[in-house]
Amino acid sequence: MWSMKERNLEDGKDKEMITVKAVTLEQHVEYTRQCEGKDFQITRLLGAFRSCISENGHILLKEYLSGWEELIKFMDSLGMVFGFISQETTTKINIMRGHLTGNSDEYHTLQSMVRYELDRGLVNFKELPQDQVPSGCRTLLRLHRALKWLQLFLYKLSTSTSQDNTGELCALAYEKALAHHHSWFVRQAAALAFLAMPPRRELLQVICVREEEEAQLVLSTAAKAIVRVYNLTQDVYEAYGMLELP
Ligand SMILES: CCCCCCCC/C=C\CCCCCCCC(=O)N[C@@H](COP(=O)(O)O)[C@H](O)/C=C/CCCCCCCCCCCCC
Repeated sequence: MWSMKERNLEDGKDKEMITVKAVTLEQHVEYTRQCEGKDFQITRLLGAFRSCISENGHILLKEYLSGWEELIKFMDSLGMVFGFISQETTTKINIMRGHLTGNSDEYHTLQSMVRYELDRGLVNFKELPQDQVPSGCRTLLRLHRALKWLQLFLYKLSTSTSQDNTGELCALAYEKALAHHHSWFVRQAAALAFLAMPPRRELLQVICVREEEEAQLVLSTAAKAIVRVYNLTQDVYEAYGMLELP
């Protein structure tokens, strides 16, 4: 039944595919209600990253940050070894929340934030000022780069088998998307965290899926939602020459 739906996608019947998938995702959502005591829900993550794109293709910052907050819950559920990554993510989210507080119009979307910060010269292109709060543009760029890692990891996980080592999948995605942005020290710490990644079966329990087909659907749907957000964000950073903000 599942592969028939995938074939519909290949035939180009996009609309039909979306309707069918909406129903099957609903079944997943229904099932997740039985996963008591779990803070993290991949459907909430999906909801946040889907709803953070406005009708005109702008990125809504509040919703975008909610998606990240859901990811923090996921990391926290994996234990202390991921604490430094969760902490770093929280720090970035708090900087963004700080900007949003009291400036909700200016920081309503990524696009309005970029215009606001550039117009006022708040974005530093040469160096990171030690004595002032990092700009929203710089801070969101760090999250944006990590989103690329997540997108690759989810995709790899959706196409992997129970024999695959999740730590290795993590490391491969990290090398491709993120490692070159990090210092030697951070890369060593990340490598240690990857060794502690739970096996695929345990990860699937955390995201509350029962069987392989459901896992593939949920993970690939999440990866696709994240790709859309990533691409729209990337376009904005590229257009303003801000992909390498220090
Ligand atoms: C079953 C599927 C669900 C998967 C859910 C995965 C949840 C984790 C999602 C994303 C985690 C990555 C967040 C990392 C934010 C990193 C921001 C950053 O790059 N900061 C560095 C640069 O900042 P500045 O110094 O320039 O201000 C900072 O140097 C880095 C600090 C340490 C973070 C190291 C990150 C390593 C990330 C590798 C992936 C994490 C795997 C977690 C798996 C649960």
